[in-house]
Amino acid sequence: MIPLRRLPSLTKSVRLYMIFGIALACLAALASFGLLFLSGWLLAGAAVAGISGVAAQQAFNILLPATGVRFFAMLRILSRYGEKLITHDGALRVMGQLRSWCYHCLAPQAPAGLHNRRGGDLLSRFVTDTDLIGQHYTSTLLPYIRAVVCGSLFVLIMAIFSPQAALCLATGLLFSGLILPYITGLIADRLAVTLTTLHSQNRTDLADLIAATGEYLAPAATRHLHIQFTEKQLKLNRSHRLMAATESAARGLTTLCTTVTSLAVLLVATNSFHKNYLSLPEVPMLVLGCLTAFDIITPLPAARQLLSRTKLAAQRLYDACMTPPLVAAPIHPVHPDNADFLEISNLSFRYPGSEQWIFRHASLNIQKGERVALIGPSGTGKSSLIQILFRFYPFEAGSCHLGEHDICDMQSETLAEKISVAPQNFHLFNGTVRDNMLLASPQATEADIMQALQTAGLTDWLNNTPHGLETAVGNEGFQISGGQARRLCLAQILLRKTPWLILDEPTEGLDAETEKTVLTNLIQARPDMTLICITHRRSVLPFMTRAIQIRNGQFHPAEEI
Ligand SMILES: Nc1ncnc2c1ncn2[C@@H]1O[C@H](COP(=O)(O)OP(=O)(O)OP(=O)(O)O)[C@@H](O)[C@H]1O
Repeated sequence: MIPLRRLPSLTKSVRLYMIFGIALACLAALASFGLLFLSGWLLAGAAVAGISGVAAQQAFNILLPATGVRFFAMLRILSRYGEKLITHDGALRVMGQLRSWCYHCLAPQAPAGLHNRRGGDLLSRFVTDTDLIGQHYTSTLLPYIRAVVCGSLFVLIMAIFSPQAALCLATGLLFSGLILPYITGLIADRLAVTLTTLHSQNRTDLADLIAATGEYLAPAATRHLHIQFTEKQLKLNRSHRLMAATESAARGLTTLCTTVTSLAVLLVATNSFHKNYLSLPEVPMLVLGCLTAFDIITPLPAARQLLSRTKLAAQRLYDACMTPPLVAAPIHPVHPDNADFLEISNLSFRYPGSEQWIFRHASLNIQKGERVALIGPSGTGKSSLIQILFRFYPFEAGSCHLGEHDICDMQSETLAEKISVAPQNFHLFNGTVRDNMLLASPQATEADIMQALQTAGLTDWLNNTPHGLETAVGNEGFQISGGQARRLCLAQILLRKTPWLILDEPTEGLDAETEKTVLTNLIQARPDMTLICITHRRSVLPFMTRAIQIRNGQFHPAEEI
């Protein structure tokens, strides 16, 4: 329950809005009650006057109650319209605020803190769970508050005419408004866990299945995943059916309770009429009022069911969002003007939860303008250095300075202004070449883009495509070749014009000639850059000023160059 209690503090700005929506919902319910209450009296009163002779007909004032009926009818329409408008808008605002809060909590965790979470699961929390919590006001709180406020008022109004009828109504409302939702809630609490877990699992599996289908999976493996997915879907359907059956049963029992209570009110009112405590038109008035009063109770079992799922959704969202980032942001961040050197001293690092040291008392100095190849067997920690430099993971000992300042005192945004990285596993968005370039540098001009693409050796290819910069690259660059995608990633970071570049296997997948062209272009276009090039390819080394090998967790000058 604790995470759901945080909701009001997260949605302060829409609180007044939601209170107004709830007030309108109460007003609509009261208008409905007033409409039927008065209509019952008016119809019965008119009928009695009609059969009681001319004098009674002339004495009967139809104008005032008819105006009242019209007033309540108009009020009901307007307040219902206002309620729907305000509460739905409010729910959307709550969802928006929640998603924005989620993003602000999750972003600092990326990428290291999110590695262990599957994409589909995160998406499920980010979309379905926030949707459910966003509906909390409209689908759970609103029906309950309306039931309490309007239910009490209905009973009080009834009590003015007949305390016994009010007692019948109060008993019926309490039974169907408290006991039935309580029972549905007990069942829903259990089913909600199964439903939410299965929903999330299915979404995650589906995301993985879609991402992995096609060229990666053998048909047999796809079939196996498909069978697993179908089985889980069937299980999910069973839980859904059970949930729907519980809600239908509760609705049916509410209707039964409405009928029984109305009959009881009819009996009590008739009895009061015989004893001259009530006039004849007041009998149908009370019965119709009783029938309308139950309108506010009917949504409660469903609201209680939803509450079970919302509580779980809030817990899941809270768990994902409140995980602290592996590296805390600096308290007093610095913004260095220069980044003339990189000084790594006595660095010791291992991944959280791992016993294996990636770096152990490692030291390295790189001066501005150098082009350094970082080499070493697979798994020695070359790519890990990027993770450390960008403060994705904390190191256990040593220091890392960029210019005069410790990188621990810099925000990742500041680091990104000085260093650009073309990672080994890069990402391209499903858009055009231009879209992807502009994502790297939104202010870039057409000339800048063309220059960066030319340096990356992509101009010939683009000139020969019918759409040039508007060529679609597909999801993850699926519609272009691996080498083109890698060079597009290189062009992206060239566009950012940072003084330091780190390229992780920049020429992987390129033929020897293209590799040479790209590296020559790069050095000509950016003679002043400081370059760290992680590579397994010897052909890259002649373009570097020195090579460093990572061995036994330390940096060693390499003889290869
Ligand atoms: N997120 C992680 N959590 C735990 N261990 C990791 C993580 N990432 C990498 N490792 C481990 O750290 C070691 C170094 O990995 P790294 O990717 O830095 O190697 P590399 O030298 O770049 O390899 P390659 O040349 O194959 O790209 C490997 O043993 C790897 O299993």
